[in-house]
Amino acid sequence: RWECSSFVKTIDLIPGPKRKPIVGNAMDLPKESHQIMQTIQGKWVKQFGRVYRSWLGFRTFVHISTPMLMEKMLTSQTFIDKGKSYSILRPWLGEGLLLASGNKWRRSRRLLTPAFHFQILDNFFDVFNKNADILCEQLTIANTPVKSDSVEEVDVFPYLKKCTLDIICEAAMGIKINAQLEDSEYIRNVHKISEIVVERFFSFGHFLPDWMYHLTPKGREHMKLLKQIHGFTSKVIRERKEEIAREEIQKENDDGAPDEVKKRRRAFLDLMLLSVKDGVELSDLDIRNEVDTFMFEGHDTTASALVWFLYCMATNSEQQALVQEELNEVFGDSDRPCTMEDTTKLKYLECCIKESLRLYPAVPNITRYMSEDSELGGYKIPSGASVSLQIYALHRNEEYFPDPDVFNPERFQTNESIGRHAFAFVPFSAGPRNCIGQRFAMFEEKVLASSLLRRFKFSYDIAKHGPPRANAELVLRPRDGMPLKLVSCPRCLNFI
Ligand code: HEM
Repeated sequence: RWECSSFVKTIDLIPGPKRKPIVGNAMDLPKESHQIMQTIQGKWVKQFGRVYRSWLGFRTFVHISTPMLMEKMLTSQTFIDKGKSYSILRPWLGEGLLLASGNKWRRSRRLLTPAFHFQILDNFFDVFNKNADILCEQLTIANTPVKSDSVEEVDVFPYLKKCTLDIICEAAMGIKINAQLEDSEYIRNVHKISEIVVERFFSFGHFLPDWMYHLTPKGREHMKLLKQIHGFTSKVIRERKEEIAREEIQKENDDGAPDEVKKRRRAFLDLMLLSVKDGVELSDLDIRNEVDTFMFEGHDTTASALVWFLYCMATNSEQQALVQEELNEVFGDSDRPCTMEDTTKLKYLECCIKESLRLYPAVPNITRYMSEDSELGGYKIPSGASVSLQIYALHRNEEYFPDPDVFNPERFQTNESIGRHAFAFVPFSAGPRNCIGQRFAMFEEKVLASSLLRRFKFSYDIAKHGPPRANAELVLRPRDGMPLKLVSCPRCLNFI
């Protein structure tokens, strides 16, 4: 009966790999995790076109990768709800901004948008710089030979992840975890739960309802970690609430807040707590969901973007030298921190970051749930389908990016980008449901990237390792880490 339903018949009018009974196209996917994305966003796009469908069991996906179709989906006010595949994040993130739908999402988005205003982001520059310094110190230590053994390479990825976790902890919750310097149970739990969620995503567990999954050994571990992570965030929220209440009393008694309170940088959590005091209705659970969402969205993404940026620099020495020349013009010999004003001058660095995000988008695809019938590329899309917006395939569309696999930052110089379709490059998505942390992320990337390139020259031994394998998990990550050679350069001009 299912085979003959109008839903299946309508979907099967769209080109795509031949569907097998029950499993759909699940068995057509390669076993090697890094080849799955190459199949879905490479081979099948070439074979079936830039609108095609696939089946994972009884679940269908319509994959799109042209700027026009992206624009239609991303600017829609109707199709703002996420696809069903996001539901495995729900036990962790609840109805936080990433997963919320309808009016709940609209309300949260309105409430949280002011937290990403330039003036507020400016306050986070010292967090970025302080952690960038620790990162450079840690890499220097890792790169220092013990006795006479020379250090050949350093896998930079774990260092970047810890650094971005420290930054987001301070920005989202206002607390210092020091993951770069010491072991932290909370950070271990966040890593572990991300791993378990990815494992579930690619396994049969994905199709089980939460209550059933939580009866399996992995599911029980998932529950245990959730309890600890939620317990930690709730405790931080409680403590910040008490602190804000204490500050208020101090303000009333002292007729004005003490200087250190006035100057205090406000974490995203504080801004939410202050709006509750001003009468906005937000329960403790709402606040916890938002904090957990920032923690989830705000670290793996930026670490992934940075690791691919470093890879692009390490394999393109000419462009690396140009970035270092620009850094030298802006900073000279000084080791002063990078300010918001500096970031506006680092135009070539920005082009390189964008070009690395084009080739290796940290979020390689997003999905939307079709709540009503629609049309895409001449095909009817029935309500109930999920549309997969293939950012990776879009960014390698040669119609918009000639020689798409070549790293060429000049594409993002103003004169080169004039006339290019606005939806041909969307690493942060676009439209009403775009990444709320986009500016925060770009500032963070620029501070970390500039600090690293002011101190080191990077290279990658392609003959030894071959091109890195990119796994599309929650983010696009290098499957086997990122072993880079680092040469300290107190004055980067030495290398030009
Ligand atoms: C290079 C870094 C980043 C990239 C590439 C990135 C990319 C994205 C993308 C593509 C989406 C849309 C997801 C979807 O529609 O399914 C998104 C949403 C989101 N991002 Fe980011 N992101 C980055 C960093 C950050 C940071 C640092 C934060 C927080 C401080 C953040 C917070 C969020 C949130 C809360 C959403 C959900 C927005 C909504 O649905 O209204 N992101 N991000």
